[in-house]
Amino acid sequence: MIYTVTLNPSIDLVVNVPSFQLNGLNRMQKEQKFPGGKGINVSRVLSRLGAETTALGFIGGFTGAFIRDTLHEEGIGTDFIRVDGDSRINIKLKTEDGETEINGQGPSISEEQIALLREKLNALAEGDVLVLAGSIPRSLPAGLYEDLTGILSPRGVKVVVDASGEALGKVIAHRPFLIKPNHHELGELFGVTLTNAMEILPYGHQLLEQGARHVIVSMAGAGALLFAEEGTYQATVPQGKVINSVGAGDSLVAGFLSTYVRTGDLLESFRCGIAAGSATAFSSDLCTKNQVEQLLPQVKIKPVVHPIDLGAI
Ligand SMILES: Nc1ncnc2c1ncn2[C@@H]1O[C@H](COP(=O)(O)OP(=O)(O)OP(=O)(O)O)[C@@H](O)[C@H]1O
Ligand SMILES: O=P(O)(O)OC[C@@]1(O)O[C@H](CO)[C@@H](O)[C@@H]1O
Repeated sequence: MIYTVTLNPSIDLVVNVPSFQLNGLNRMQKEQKFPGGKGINVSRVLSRLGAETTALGFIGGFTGAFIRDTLHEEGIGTDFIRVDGDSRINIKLKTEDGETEINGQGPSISEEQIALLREKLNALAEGDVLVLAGSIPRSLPAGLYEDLTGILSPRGVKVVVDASGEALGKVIAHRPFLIKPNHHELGELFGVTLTNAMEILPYGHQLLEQGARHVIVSMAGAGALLFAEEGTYQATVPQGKVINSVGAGDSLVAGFLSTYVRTGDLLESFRCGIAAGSATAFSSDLCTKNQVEQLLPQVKIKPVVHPIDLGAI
């Protein structure tokens, strides 16, 4: 079973205001609500791709009820812990100039509620996959992902972490199965600015040396790199019109895992991850299975044995 944890779920309110006027009255041309938060997005895509998943985390209020009910309507199992406040609403503003995000803080979570989550996760065993994705809210200990990875990874649980900054940096020594920083997040980890695949190479290798078992560094429309014990690989991404890239990174994680749990084939998993990320970027909600299958042939993967193998991206 693939479990996802979203500490701070959201309703993602995606609004289209083509010519946005700062300080003026703007009317939405289109508005859509989706259950959001990184782990929840991973669960939604896993389910669409036919993988079994259960979504965990903290939800509260009418917004939490919307998140839970929508997941149930999609046939996704949940085991959320109820909290007192309302789950947050995150605004995703689409204008003619691009995409702007305004994320809420979310409700506070008590020590008892954290203990309940730990208790649920304590039941995971070898063969399970645990996805820890998204920011850690201020009311929770900053080292929570590190703690959980340190406990569950040695038990044979494949722990996947999609986070940034300290939350990501501290898990690496605990042998996470997969981490997926984008090139900005990778640069932030090492205090450098990374702009191309050549510059990314040494840092990807360092993450493997520090303990990560698989690292995918995504660069939005400019391709992605996979670092693993088996080797380093570069993928091209399909070309298309970006409609809503929210959740593209989460879809990459879900696409990778859905193939990996079925086949154990690393490169096919990487290919499916990239196709799923792009299929999401090219649609208003997260990707569907059909969209992913259509993009799969466009993803080209090649080994990188020497930096000279890297294509221009
Ligand atoms: N402009 C694009 N064109 C094609 N594919 C894209 C584009 N942007 C994102 N993708 C797809 O989504 C994947 C993840 O994108 P990205 O590198 O932006 O991750 P991320 O920063 O974690 O995403 P997000 O935070 O938006 O979920 C890419 O590897 C690619 O497959
Ligand atoms: O505030 P966080 O936890 O860092 O990110 C939350 C979020 O922006 O990430 C998802 C997309 O990846 C959205 O569904 C959600 O609104």
